[in-house]
Amino acid sequence: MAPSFTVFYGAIVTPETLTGYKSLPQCLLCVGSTGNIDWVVDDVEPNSVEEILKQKGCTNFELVKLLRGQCLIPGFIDTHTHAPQFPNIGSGQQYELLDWLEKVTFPTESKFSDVDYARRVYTNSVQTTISYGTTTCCYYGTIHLEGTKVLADIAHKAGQRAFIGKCNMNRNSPDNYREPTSAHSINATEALISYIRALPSHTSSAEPLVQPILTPRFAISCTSDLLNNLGDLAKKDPSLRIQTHISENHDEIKFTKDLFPDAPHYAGVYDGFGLLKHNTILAHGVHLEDAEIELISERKAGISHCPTSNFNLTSGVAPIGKYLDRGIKVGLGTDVSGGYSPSILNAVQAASVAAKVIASQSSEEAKAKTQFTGRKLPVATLFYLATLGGAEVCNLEKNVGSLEAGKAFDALLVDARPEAGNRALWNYDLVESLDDMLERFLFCGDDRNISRVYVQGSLIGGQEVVGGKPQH
Ligand SMILES: Nc1nc2[nH]cnc2c(=O)[nH]1
Ligand SMILES: [Zn+2]
Repeated sequence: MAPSFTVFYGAIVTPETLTGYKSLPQCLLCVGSTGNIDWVVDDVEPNSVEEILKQKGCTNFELVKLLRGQCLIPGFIDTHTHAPQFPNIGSGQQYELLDWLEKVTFPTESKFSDVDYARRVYTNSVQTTISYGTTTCCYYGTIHLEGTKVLADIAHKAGQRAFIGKCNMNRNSPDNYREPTSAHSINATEALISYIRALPSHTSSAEPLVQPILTPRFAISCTSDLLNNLGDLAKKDPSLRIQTHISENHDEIKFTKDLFPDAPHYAGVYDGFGLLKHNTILAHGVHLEDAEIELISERKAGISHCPTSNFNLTSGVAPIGKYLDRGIKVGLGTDVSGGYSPSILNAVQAASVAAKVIASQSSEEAKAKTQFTGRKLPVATLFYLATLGGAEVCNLEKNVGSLEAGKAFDALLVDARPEAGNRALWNYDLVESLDDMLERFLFCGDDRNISRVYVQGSLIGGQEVVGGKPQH
């Protein structure tokens, strides 16, 4: 008989607040057949494991014992990436945003009218994000309905938790990569929503693993009529999340203001169409004005911080500390291929550097008055942004983002041992604490250190799966 429970015994590190996480070296964590975490017991000596399992009435189970140098953490949440841009990773870095879109990105995305091409690329995109430990991913597709359905199918089949959006764009892009009318764009969006919602639900997850998301590319790509219709869709179905870009680059901001002269600012454009809400994910927010920050905070929208992209496209450095001090939800995004890495670990490292750049330019006097503004981001905060912060941005924090009883088991089995093959972490044996291990994994780890990737209790990837390397 197949086991009804999977019980993990070993080290667990899980975020609690923006400034603190729990590191539990000897923990028992039980995942039930629904894929949710049934219970967690901390501080369990090896000779008490059997007794606790008996007390819990756990008889038919598989026991996974973690080794020294291994730990469980929640899966990473990528709050912003572009699945069709994976073929461009690492190219076109000489451009800034608007030229990069015109010369590199739109020509590549226009190829996704070919469904076979879409299938080849998207299979790789999804497998790549999973191998880097992304258990929840907010994907942009292209303008093409059929190709975007394929992206949803692939994420669904892979078992990843994902939001899939078909780009809405009916102006300011080439003729062969623009939707002819706003009616056409809305009809295709509605068709995608119906298609995704009809995918078979294969878990007892509180929400389906794969969900549609409204995706106006950015204000520049959409006429007022299209934004208005998207606002109506969002109003009709308040559960629909929305993803878009905001305030990434100075030329983009100026163009947006020229196109929408009556809006008070960039955020005001989205707000005016009912698209700035508690379930809106705003990528970038590098150059937001104070009035926009207040409005975003009031509307409870979230920011996807994409520092690798912001450095790579010379967009600037987003003042994330300021947003955190205003109580705005913040998660991390890879923004492939504005960002050249599909790894949230890389986003963590770039977020740390971005905050250090800001800190190096802030006076001690200014820093003394704030918790985050103008300061470096501690490891606990970086860990939070990569996990629970991302869950908040996706409005999924009740289900995922930390390893607690009642939540889905979306988790990574991290292997920081030399056997994982990452020489940057080779000397783990010299390091004493789980805190050191977390910090070194966040800064020096990569996909070789991600041994298993679980979503809703199912093993969907990681080195043990793709590399065939059993590591314990
Ligand atoms: N980084 C980035 N910014 C955008 N703004 C509008 N489209 C895009 C895109 O594809 N990538
Ligand atoms: Zn983007």
